[in-house]
Amino acid sequence: MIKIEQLHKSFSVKATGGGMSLSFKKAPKQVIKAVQGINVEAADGRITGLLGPNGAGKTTTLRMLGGLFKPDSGSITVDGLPTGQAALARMGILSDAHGLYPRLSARENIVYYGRLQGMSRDAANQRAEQLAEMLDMKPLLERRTDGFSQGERMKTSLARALVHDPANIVLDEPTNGLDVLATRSLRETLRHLRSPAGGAKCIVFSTHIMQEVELLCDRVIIVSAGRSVAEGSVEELLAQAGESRFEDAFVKLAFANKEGVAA
Ligand SMILES: Nc1ncnc2c1ncn2[C@@H]1O[C@H](COP(=O)(O)OP(=O)(O)OP(=O)(O)O)[C@@H](O)[C@H]1O
Repeated sequence: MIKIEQLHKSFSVKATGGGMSLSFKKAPKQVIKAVQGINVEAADGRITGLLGPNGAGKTTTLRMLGGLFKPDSGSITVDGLPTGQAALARMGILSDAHGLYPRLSARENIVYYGRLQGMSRDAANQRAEQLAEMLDMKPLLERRTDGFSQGERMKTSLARALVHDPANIVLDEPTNGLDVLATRSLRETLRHLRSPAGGAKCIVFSTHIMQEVELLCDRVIIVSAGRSVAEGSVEELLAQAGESRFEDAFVKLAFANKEGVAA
């Protein structure tokens, strides 16, 4: 179970002030309010989707969940534990930068990560084989990941994230760059992991693809301009917006305060 309450995060970046300047004056700072009040409650045995347009704050939120950034304020707990080593050990995280070691085979990448999580070599190897079966990637196991296609990389990264059988699975835009077959196989995998037979995992993923949400999510949190602005099942969000198409409901709910959003 993952709980995020009133999360805030700003970045201070150098602004150019417009135009080219060769002066040595200190560049002015600009504050980017990336996350300004995001709440997420993701239950076990459920798939929860963070759906939002580009720049809404989804990745920043998931990075704070993964311990990469410290929030300015707000709280994050994973199975009741605050962010830290114990919480991290209860999560499998697939981030946008997959970061595989190119000189290692898929198996070595997976086993190495399992070892980092405290698994014995034998247990990690056994688990790598089990995951290769589940993710339909057995022929890839002994190949170096150098030269892997996007889909092959994603499968290896997902296996690596799942090696220690975490109760919570966090995926940032997992279908990015995947073809239709790889996307379908990922969906099937996530449905299995959500089911009692797959361990009733708590799954959180971010996306801007409406179809993914409609096909997979039990609960959707619409994120816009750094805030969670609406939440519920797809049916509940349709009813809330008074629309019959999910895309129309999303636009209405995500951009409620913006003028000039064309149909
Ligand atoms: N390290 C950073 N430094 C400065 N600004 C950042 C940083 N990371 C994110 N931002 C800014 O924070 C805002 C939210 O970015 P974020 O990547 O979280 O959005 P997102 O919802 O994941 O978008 P997308 O769907 O485009 O990936 C954006 O305006 C982005 O430019």
